[in-house]
Amino acid sequence: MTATKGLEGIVATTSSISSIVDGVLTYRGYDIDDLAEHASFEEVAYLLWFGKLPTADELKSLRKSLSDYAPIPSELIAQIKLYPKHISTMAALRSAVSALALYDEQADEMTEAANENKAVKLQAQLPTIVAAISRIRKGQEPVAPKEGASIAENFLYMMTGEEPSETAVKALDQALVLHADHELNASTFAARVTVATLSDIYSGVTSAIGALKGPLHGGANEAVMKMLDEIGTPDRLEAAIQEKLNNREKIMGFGHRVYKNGDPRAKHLQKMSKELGEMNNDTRLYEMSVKIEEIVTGQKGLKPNVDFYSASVYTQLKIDQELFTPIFAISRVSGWTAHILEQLADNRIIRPRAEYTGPTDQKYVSIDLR
Ligand SMILES: CC(=O)SCCNC(=O)CCNC(=O)[C@H](O)C(C)(C)COP(=O)(O)OP(=O)(O)OC[C@H]1O[C@@H](n2cnc3c(N)ncnc32)[C@H](O)[C@@H]1OP(=O)(O)O
Ligand SMILES: O=C([O-])CC(=O)C(=O)O
Repeated sequence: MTATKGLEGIVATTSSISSIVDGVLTYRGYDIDDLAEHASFEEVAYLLWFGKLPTADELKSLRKSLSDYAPIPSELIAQIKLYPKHISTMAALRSAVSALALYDEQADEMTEAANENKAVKLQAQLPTIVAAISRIRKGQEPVAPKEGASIAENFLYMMTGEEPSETAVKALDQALVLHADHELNASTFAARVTVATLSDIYSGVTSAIGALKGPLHGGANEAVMKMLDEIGTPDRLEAAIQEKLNNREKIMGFGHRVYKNGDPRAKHLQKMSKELGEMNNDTRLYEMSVKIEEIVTGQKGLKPNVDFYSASVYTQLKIDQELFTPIFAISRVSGWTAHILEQLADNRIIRPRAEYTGPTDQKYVSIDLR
């Protein structure tokens, strides 16, 4: 038995949800470029769960279910108010999603229909939870979801209590489409491992949120913004990045386990970042990001991943840094739950082996002789 560090290159399951072949990402066979251009996030969620694009009636019915399920239990809001203020929003989200299961009588029901229903519920309720966490941390009351609004519109509305602009809704919707699924990434793998024990879907999503939180995965988008803030002004950029590279520090938002020649989602986020900057008459963040890309790609050959330009996109949409990774979760929960449904449809417990590297032939020594 020989272990492969980080399971690089190991094919651990079959899946018909998304694929990455020669740098091209597809959801259920549809190129991400095509979906980013034309599909709404709700259509994409339907596609991931049910394997086909919805008809107009199917989409209408999904939108209604998402809207009906969007309110969260008042007991959960009361709990969130008790969370300490110093914890990260991802820690709060992880706890809140785990607690959400306590208020769902269907939580442990393992039929396919019950799990599909819970997938829709989780998708509907994650945005409400994230917006509530954000407002409560600022000492504000949560805003109830707006009936009939899309996930993107509703999230922006619940975050501020104000009607978002059409531009902001469109940009966030496209970002959600781009983040929805990504084959066997770390958080999706965590979700599949959890439910493969026949544990429930809430446990699977809670595991996934825990995995997404780390800065090597979804947490990188927040780390990118921290780096841009630390650098502050374009005149300091070159020296600051060079220093990081000289110190062999990782530049957040660059590199990827699977893409070695560039992430196909980054160009969409880069374009969005540029357009939002031009619209706001302030392209500073976009220009700084482009300059960082020039330096890092030039010197290390590393390309930006999905997290890099999303940082400047979200900031230009006036979204707080601490919500960047939770927004990733709002999108990726569609993929996580699609993978959970796929795992459960043909389940086998996931239990690989470890190559033992510790001492052998040890003899027990009584405590007084150690
Ligand atoms: C949604 C997502 O999860 S996308 C990824 C988000 N994460 C980040 O942006 C964090 C920064 N990036 C990274 O840490 C890595 O590139 C990962 C975690 C994405 C991929 O990790 P791995 O596949 O294990 O790549 P690995 O760490 O082996 O990198 C190969 C080499 O490139 C270097 N490298 C990789 N990423 C970076 C980076 N962002 N900055 C500087 N150097 C890097 C490594 O140090 C390593 O160099 P070495 O061979 O001299 O030791
Ligand atoms: O696939 C990965 O390793 C990371 C990820 O989730 C993504 O890029 O969207």
